[in-house]
Amino acid sequence: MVASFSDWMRERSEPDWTQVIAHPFTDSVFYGAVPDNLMRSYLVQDYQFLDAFVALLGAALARADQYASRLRIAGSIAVVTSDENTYFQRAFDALDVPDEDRTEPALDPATVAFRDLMFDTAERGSYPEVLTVLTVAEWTYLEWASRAPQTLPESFVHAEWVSLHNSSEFRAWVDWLRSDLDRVGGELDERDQARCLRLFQQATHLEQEFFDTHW
Ligand SMILES: Cc1ncc(CN)c(N)n1
Repeated sequence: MVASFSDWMRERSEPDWTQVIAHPFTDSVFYGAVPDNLMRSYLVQDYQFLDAFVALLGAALARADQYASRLRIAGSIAVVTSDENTYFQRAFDALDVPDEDRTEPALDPATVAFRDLMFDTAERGSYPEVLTVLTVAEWTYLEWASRAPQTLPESFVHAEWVSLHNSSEFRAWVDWLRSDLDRVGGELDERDQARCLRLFQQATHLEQEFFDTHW
C-alpha cells in the first residue's frame, strides 16, 4: 500500500466523501444563510450525535494500545465536553430551543443510524475500528470547514460552527487521528483492513445523509 491507510480508505469512499465536504449545507453556513429552523434542527440532532461521539471517544481511550494515544484522546474529550458543549448551549439559547429538544428530541433516521454505528463500534470495535469512525467524523468536518472564506458571518451560531472545525488545534487533532489510524491500521491483515474500510464508507455515507436531512 503506497498511500497511507487513511488516504486509501478515503479514496475508496468516493463519491460520498466529496459530496460531504462540499455539501451545499456547509456553503450556506459560511455565509450565515442557513435559515433558523434548519440550523435549529441540525444542531438539535447534532447534539445527540455528540453524545454517542463522546462515548466513542471513551471507547478509544479504553482500547488504545499505548499511553501516548490515551493522553491525546483525553485532551480531545476535554475540548468536546467544554468548548464545543458550551457552543451548543449558547446556540440553543440564541435559537430558542426548548428544554425537551436539548435533552430528548425525536431523532431523525440519519441521527439514529449514526448513533447506532457509533454505539455499536464503541461496544464491539477494535481500536483501529473505533479510530476509523472517529477519523471520518473529524476529517470530513475539517475538510468542509477548511473551504470557508476568510470572512465569517456575523452570526456566532454560523461563524463558530466553522471556527470550531478549522482551527489549528482541530487540524492537529485530525492529523494525529489519521497518523494513529495509519500506525495501527497499517499492521492489520487484509480482512481487518477491509472491516475498517467498510466502516469508513458507512460513516462517510451517514455524514452525507446527516447533512441532506437538514437541507
Ligand atoms: C454529524 C457530525 N459529524 C461530525 C461532527 C464533528 N465532530 C459533528 N459535529 N457532527
